[in-house]
Amino acid sequence: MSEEQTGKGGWLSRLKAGLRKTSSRIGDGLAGIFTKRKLDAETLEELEELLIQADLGPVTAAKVTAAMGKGRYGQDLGLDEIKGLLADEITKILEPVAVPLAFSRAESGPRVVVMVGVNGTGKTTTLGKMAAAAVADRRRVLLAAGDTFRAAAVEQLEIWGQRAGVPVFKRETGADAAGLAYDAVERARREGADIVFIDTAGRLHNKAGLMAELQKIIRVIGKVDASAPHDIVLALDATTGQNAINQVETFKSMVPLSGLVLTKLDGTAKGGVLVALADRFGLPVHAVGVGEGIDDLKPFEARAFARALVGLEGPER
Ligand SMILES: Nc1nc2c(ncn2[C@@H]2O[C@H](COP(=O)(O)OP(=O)(O)OP(=O)(O)O)[C@@H](O)[C@H]2O)c(=O)[nH]1
Repeated sequence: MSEEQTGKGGWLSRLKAGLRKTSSRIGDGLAGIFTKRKLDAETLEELEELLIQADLGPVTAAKVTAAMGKGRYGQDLGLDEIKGLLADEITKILEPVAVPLAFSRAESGPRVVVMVGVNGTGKTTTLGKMAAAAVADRRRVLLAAGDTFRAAAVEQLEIWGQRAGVPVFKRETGADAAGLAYDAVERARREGADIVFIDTAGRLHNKAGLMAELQKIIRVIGKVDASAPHDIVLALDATTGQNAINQVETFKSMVPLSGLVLTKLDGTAKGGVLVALADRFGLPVHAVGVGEGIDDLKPFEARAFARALVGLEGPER
């Protein structure tokens, strides 16, 4: 991998730093379980407990442990070999959901991406980063300030629009979010944009109100383009751990989610929850946030993530 990725400030080193709390817990735990002990029912039970504590959740921990024990009972395996097997089993769960977000035009016109998520999870920041990535991919991009509830959110998206060199479609605070979404998609079609990213409010304390607003946004967008929105992406803060599962359940109950972005993996991330999310929901993980900068959004790489999670160096086997 390049210096940019593996160097001190590189995103992979920031990802590993963010996962260090989890990877050292797993690494130390594995050493405690498997030093001078074979792979057997007892050590596998202790491994399952360790994985639950690392935010994988009971169902996924049991699945990974069972797979590791298959055909290896009684074997004397070195610590790095155990870590490698664990990383392989986690990679198998993560690989199917490692799906980058497409920036290309849809058949019907501009790709319409609606970003949802609780306030503070990094929705607006992630939209700014995605807009910059789409520009770098030589796409014509429009951002829409759909969080009309908070003036600060509109201003923040405008700042990100300037950073990414992308126009921001906005209305006065309090304007109808669905009307804004309709007008934004109309403008994207008129101007021949390839993709339009629509930010939304994240006030979960008023779940009924938020649900009604999000469902109206989706319905109204469908009036402009029956196949839109093409993506409904949930931003999840990786430091919230198991709570991310509840957030996926909540937003899935409100709207047809099509993918996830996990933010703040450079923070004290509880990265094990990503394995639980992949195993439980199978929703594509489009990207991971590894910092506050405009380039700090990276495609999700299953093996690199799995090896960082268990404390193995580099993405190679
Ligand atoms: N370290 C780090 N900080 C992040 C990341 N993504 C977002 N942030 C920070 O998290 C905070 C919240 O980000 P926002 O984009 O405002 O979150 P939001 O979901 O839009 O919140 P509202 O605007 O209140 O809806 C900001 O300080 C961001 O800089 C990340 O990947 N890593």
